[in-house]
Amino acid sequence: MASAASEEAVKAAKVLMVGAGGIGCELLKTLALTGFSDIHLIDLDTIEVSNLNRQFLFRKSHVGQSKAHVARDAVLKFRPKINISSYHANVKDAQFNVDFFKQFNVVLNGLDNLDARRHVNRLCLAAEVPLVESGTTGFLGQVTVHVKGKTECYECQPKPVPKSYPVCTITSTPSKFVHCIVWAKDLLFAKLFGDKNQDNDLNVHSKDGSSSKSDVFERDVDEDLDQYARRIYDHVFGYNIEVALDNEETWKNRRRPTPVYIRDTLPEETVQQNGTSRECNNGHEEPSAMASLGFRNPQEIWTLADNSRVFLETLKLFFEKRQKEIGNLIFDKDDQLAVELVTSAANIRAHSFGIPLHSLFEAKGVAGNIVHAVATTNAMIAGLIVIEAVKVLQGDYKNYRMTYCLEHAKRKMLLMPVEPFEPNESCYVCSETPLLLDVNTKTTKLREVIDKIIKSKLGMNLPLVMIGSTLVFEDGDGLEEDEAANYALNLEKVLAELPAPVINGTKLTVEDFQQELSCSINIKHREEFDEEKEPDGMVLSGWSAPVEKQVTSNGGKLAASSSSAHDTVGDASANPGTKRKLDEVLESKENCDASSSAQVIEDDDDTIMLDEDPTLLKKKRSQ
Ligand SMILES: Nc1ncnc2c1ncn2[C@@H]1O[C@H](COP(=O)(O)OP(=O)(O)OP(=O)(O)O)[C@@H](O)[C@H]1O
Ligand SMILES: [Zn+2]
Repeated sequence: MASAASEEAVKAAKVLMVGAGGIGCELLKTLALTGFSDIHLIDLDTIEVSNLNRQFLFRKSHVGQSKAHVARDAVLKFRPKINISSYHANVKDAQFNVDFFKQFNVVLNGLDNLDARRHVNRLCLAAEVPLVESGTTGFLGQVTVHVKGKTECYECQPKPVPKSYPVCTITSTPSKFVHCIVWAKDLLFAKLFGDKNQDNDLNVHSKDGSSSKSDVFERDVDEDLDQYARRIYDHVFGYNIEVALDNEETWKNRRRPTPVYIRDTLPEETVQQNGTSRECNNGHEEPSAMASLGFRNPQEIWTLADNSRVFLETLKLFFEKRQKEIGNLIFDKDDQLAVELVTSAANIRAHSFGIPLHSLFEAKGVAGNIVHAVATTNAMIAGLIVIEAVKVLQGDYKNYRMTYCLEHAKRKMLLMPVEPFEPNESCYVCSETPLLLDVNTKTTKLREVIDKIIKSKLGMNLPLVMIGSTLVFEDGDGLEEDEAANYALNLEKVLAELPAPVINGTKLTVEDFQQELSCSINIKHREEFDEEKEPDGMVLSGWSAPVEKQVTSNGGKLAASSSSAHDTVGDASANPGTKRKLDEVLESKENCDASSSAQVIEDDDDTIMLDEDPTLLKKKRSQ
């Protein structure tokens, strides 16, 4: 039973909820039923059919409408007297500034990406509003409490490195289905339909005798589509495997792969057989090889021949129906034709390497790094958010808990509460620790520092850069024309040639006004960087950075993307006395002679894992 004091606190509270998805729907309902009567809700998205199985405030008729508005209306139906203000907007928009945040007693996150979580964390710190943060992945989940000065902030803990695969495993020696998926998605798909100028580690050898072309993926103007599809098939699944087999050393202790040629997999078939049935894709629906070939069940595992049919058909459909997009496509798990191509290509490759084949449903899960959401986990997490929110509203900081929802049959434990940690003194977000940047000041342009370090690593949106009292860069609208032109010039200058030269020992001040975040970066000039280990040609230290998502599409040079990085937290070393780590962090180095590694995007993996007996966890009581 709630005490009178907590009822009072709930009634008087003004709360901000960010995210109206799986957790958000549950949370809004639970808040309303708990007695909260002034709730503001932000979500940028619209409702999709795939949300309906668990985001129970939404119905089929709402598909395409704003999540925030529909969620509000649905809850007002059973709690008409409360006040819910909904915003169909990005929480990073300028309207949601520090003053906006200051009006709330607590902020509750039901987000699905690191970028937005970091942004909200900063605004909460600046506005001095407590944050209750959450995440779920399937049966796992957690709720954490972040109160400025009392507990760690969301960014105090480093994030774990996502699962990574050595490039050579992907390009030459796959041993698991996921390796074939990464190859099909990040290398083959990217090569066929992505940006042609991108670096790509796809190990294709161009001179197979049947073509004198320098880029085998180029389609001749007069090349028949079916011929082209078959040529690509033979090249990547046949000829290239033959070439790989020539390297005897590689196969000494490994099973040798089998080259696969279309003449063997589909000996009798001609172009027309695929062509005739394709007519059922009558232009009204999204092109789909499954539809045109009459395959209905995505959970069925196709034979090698069927995978080959799907592969040829998807290639043809891309060229016939989606020609305009070729050159700009990025794999998307919701793009049916892309998933069909990746599934079939991964399966044909898997066959070559003696790896079991998988259904499109399973392949899509692997390719999209999908862990199917569990409505019950979301509901439990939402309940825990409200419990912590009530404690926060009462200032009951001694009882704040970080609660982890674990599937741990042996310990017969589902929820594991842990006392919050103190703020990390070296966190650049909630403390004032300066950072250190190793960089070659004579060759690195200001643009690179801003893109790779300030925006990507430090997560600033609209940064300003000062060297001493000289402003060398500012972002955002409202700049005078000459200022903007001046900053644009500075961006292209190397650090040592800026109006206030950046050399060894210089201190940079970087600020983001929207996030009210400011930090100093001490510069250390360094000439040599390890291309593999330090691909940015710069090293930021002095704080343990959250993980970058890295994809294979840029090959050995690994591209970083900060847009929606991993959301897990963990690293035993970062916080003595505790062990927080994500299950299966890094794939072991596998027997590989190449030193570069490729990484797989792990989207929406929003949980933190504890791996110690909770009774052994050393308490670090926050002040
Ligand atoms: N920057 C942002 N501003 C506002 N809302 C955001 C932002 N980033 C993410 N969200 C919202 O957070 C919610 C997260 O919910 P959830 O994890 O259930 O995602 P989903 O997109 O609904 O589901 P799924 O990804 O599983 O299809 C989404 O509704 C999403 O629109
Ligand atoms: Zn911090």
